[in-house]
Amino acid sequence: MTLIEQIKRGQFLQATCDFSQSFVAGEWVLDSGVHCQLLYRGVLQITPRELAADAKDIVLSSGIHGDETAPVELIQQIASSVVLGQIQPVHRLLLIIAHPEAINHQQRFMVENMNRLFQVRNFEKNNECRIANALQVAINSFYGTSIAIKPERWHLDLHCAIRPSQHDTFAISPYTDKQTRSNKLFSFIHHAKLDAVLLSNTPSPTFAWYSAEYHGAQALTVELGRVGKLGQNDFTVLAPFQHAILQLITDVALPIIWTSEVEVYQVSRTIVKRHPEFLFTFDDDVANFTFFAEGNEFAVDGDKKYVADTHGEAVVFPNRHVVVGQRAALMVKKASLIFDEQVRVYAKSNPSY
Ligand SMILES: O=C(O)CCC(=O)N[C@@H](CCC(=O)O)C(=O)O
Ligand SMILES: [Zn+2]
Repeated sequence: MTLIEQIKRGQFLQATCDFSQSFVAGEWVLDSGVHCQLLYRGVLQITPRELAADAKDIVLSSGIHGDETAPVELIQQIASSVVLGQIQPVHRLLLIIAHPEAINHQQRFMVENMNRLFQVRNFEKNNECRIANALQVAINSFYGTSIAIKPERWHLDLHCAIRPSQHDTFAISPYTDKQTRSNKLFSFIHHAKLDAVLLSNTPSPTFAWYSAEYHGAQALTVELGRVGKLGQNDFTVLAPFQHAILQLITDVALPIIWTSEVEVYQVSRTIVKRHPEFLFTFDDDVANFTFFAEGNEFAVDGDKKYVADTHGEAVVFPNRHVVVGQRAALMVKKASLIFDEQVRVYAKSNPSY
């Protein structure tokens, strides 16, 4: 069976990870008129037969990190429902399973972290660089060839956390001066019942940031539970997210709403590893969002000691194993949102943590 035949049978994930077959691009049309295009290994573009003038261009990506498998299974489910005609998307979709080699090896990456390769086009020294470049081209082409009159661009890049977390599910809104924090996007966070959202304060080299910065997309990195083995993920905690994605794709009208049930954090600073002798003062199993009171030491980088600043800070994604020059942690503080009636949401720092 060819890769395309496998995908037509609803096996997007299996086809993507099957390296016994060489990749051949191709396209086909479903009975409903939905146009499917396999652009690269793991990159499937879906175009409904008719598009409303306000149709969205939605990128749903997974597998940027090979051991974060729940998102990969989610994209497989969506791709299969679409190609088997079980759901009718009303927006253009770009469904991505990014790094099948790392998925097959059950590793975060093979040579380097792909989610740090989206700032510029990369010199193609390894497979992560080649894939990141191909994804940049796919994104540029997808957003650049919109048929709708004034398309709304969305990108949800799905991940899982390495550590335990005080919030099982949360989103990171990348920093850009484009208007990429719409009330519709934040309503989606509410409807998907994500536990928290982090507002970045500086540009980052991530996939979601790429779409936000270069295409003005409503973009989020979304953390969906913890890393785990394919087929062993517990989807009960992800059910509201799964449901919200289906509503997004099929355009179920949902109220624009924001509630304080979603905890809001503002990134206060990014801790970059500057020295090979970098350590945290806490164990590797300490949960994301663990709070450090003002003045408490949380990391040592060569001669430099890091202490929590005024009113304290919480730590997210601490990773002492990153290469020198990369992010070793995000420090965050609680904040709240001003939910603007028009388009944007604004962060408001809380006077204390
Ligand atoms: O749990 C961890 O340490 C990492 C989970 C993960 O891959 N997170 C993303 C977040 C990207 C962002 O900051 O928007 C990453 O580190 O690439
Ligand atoms: Zn990840």
